[in-house]
Amino acid sequence: MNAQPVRCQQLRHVYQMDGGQLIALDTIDLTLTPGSSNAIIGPSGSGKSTLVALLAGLQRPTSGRVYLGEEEISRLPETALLRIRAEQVGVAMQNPSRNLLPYADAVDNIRFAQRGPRSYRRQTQLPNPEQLLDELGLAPLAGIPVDRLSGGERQRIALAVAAANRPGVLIADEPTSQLDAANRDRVVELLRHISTHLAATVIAVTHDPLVAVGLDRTIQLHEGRITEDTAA
Ligand SMILES: Nc1ncnc2c1ncn2[C@@H]1O[C@H](COP(=O)(O)OP(=O)(O)OP(=O)(O)O)[C@@H](O)[C@H]1O
Repeated sequence: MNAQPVRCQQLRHVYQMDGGQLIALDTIDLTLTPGSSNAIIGPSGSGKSTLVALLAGLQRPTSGRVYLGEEEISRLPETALLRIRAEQVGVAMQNPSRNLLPYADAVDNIRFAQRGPRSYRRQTQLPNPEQLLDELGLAPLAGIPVDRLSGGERQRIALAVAAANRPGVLIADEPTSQLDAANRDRVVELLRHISTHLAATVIAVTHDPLVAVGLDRTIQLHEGRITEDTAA
């Protein structure tokens, strides 16, 4: 899969609640370059998770458009969206343990991620798990059950698993939140490596400015709007 540009236009997301409405995102216009690494940064509640969920097609916007490559995913019917998500979007959730089978090693975790939904037969060739780990500099961790790895190692394996289907877009939610400085730097290096060597457009949600400075571009959110957008 080649890197996909990710675009959104006039994106707005409103949560309906008992007491009324909450505008989580308002008028977001963004184009992410294919194969770039991007940080979404901002205080708690500023809309980071909502934005990446919309960009990944995990949630539908209240209004506005989201494109992966040429496809407007915000309009697709559920089955077509499921296929796009499975083939083109890799997601690493905040806690690496939530992304991994604990007793299996990295190779089996990647194989499991490659099984995908049963509802369709995939058209594209999937990478060999050992080769993928090797490409990402993770070969030494390949055969170790993930519950025996350190937190930093587990996070890097979780990112490799998110890359199992060679997605055009890889999303990482707070990939360094539980790590020390040395492990944070290794994760940032891996995110950059995934964007350049695996040709994925990487989007990392983070609270950590030191993660952001290691990536190509930083998009800062505040109260649902973009307040700063800087290239490294
Ligand atoms: N399912 C939901 N229902 C109602 N409100 C929600 C829902 N999810 C998020 N919100 C609200 O929308 C706003 C944006 O939330 P979001 O999780 O996108 O922010 P965030 O920047 O990712 O925050 P954090 O850093 O704390 O994870 C917040 O005010 C939050 O309380």
